[in-house]
Amino acid sequence: MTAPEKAASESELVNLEPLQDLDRQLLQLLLKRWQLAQSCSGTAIEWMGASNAFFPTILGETELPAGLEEESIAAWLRHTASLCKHPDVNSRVAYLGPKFSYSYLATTKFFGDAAPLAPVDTIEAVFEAVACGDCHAGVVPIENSTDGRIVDTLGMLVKHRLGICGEVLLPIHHNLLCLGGRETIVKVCSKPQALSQCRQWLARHLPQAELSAVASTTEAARMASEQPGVAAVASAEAARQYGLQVVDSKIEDNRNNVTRFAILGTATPAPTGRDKTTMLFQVTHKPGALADAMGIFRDRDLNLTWIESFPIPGQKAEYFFFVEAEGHRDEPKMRDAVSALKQQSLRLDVLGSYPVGTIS
Ligand SMILES: O=C(O)C(=O)C[C@]1(C(=O)O)C=C[C@@H](O)C=C1
Repeated sequence: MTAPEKAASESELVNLEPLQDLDRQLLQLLLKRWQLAQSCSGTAIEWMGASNAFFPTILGETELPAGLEEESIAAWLRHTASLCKHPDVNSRVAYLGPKFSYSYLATTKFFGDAAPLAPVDTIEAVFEAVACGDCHAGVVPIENSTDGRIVDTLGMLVKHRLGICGEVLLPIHHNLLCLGGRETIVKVCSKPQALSQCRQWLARHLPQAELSAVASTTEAARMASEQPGVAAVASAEAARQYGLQVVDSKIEDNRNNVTRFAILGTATPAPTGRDKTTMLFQVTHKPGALADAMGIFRDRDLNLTWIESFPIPGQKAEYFFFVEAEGHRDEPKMRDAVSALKQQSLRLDVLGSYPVGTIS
């Protein structure tokens, strides 16, 4: 090393000191946050739900310099929050795996990447893991902006009567992944919802390829990594995990493709001022019954954000209805609406009230 080079590297080291001081302060702040967390009650779902609802507020108060992405800062805040909760071995979160599925990405978006996770093979298995107490929470896709409802999830909500205590909105950008180039592809595997969200693109660019439905997008990536000629529609993270080439990116037909995931569990999040309530009900099969039920929300000025019908198994032309409305079940207007709906329903499950999810 020449003398000027040595001097330059020494002065760089001297300049590191203020940064190292800041790192020390950050560590002290982290320990302080961790200590506070140890003395607070509440479950991981309540914690992370309330923190996630608060992050956009503090991000909105702070002007970030160019080059510092809001999403990266939000991820850093989530990671800090997930580090600072009780290290409870029973507090695993079940999701549709393997790792790097969109459900995994949604799970870490809600719980941070320090949460203990339990990947399972099907949406039904997520419900079962929570219902039997093996996991304290589960994450399942509930609807997609291109394709609508996720039928497996709605069927399980009808069957299991598990609560919803949070939601995550995840923008979905699909990729075509395989070992070789596009010309080698004879078969494209993915979860049916993912294939459907790219159906126009696939028809245009790979009209000859066979489309094959598998349990999850990451399962498709795993298969593509073992068989030349087989491609997967999956996340960019799955491509890295399985050593696959991203042949084409952003192949979803709708550029605003967003999937909404529900957080399943028994937590009861407190009102935050920006909440919604999800309900499942069945009314008598007679003219005007559904209109009367909807009138309950109109009369109380409660804004509906989702309505979906689901055929009742074994009963011809009879339906369950899922409804979401802005507001928390502990607020007088919503409490009043729930009690009015109960009087008009053959079955009413209030699945939960929780903070409204945000895209960022
Ligand atoms: O297969 C995955 O990666 C999933 O997490 C499931 C799922 C879904 O069923 O909707 C989630 C998000 C996308 O919409 C596509 C697939």
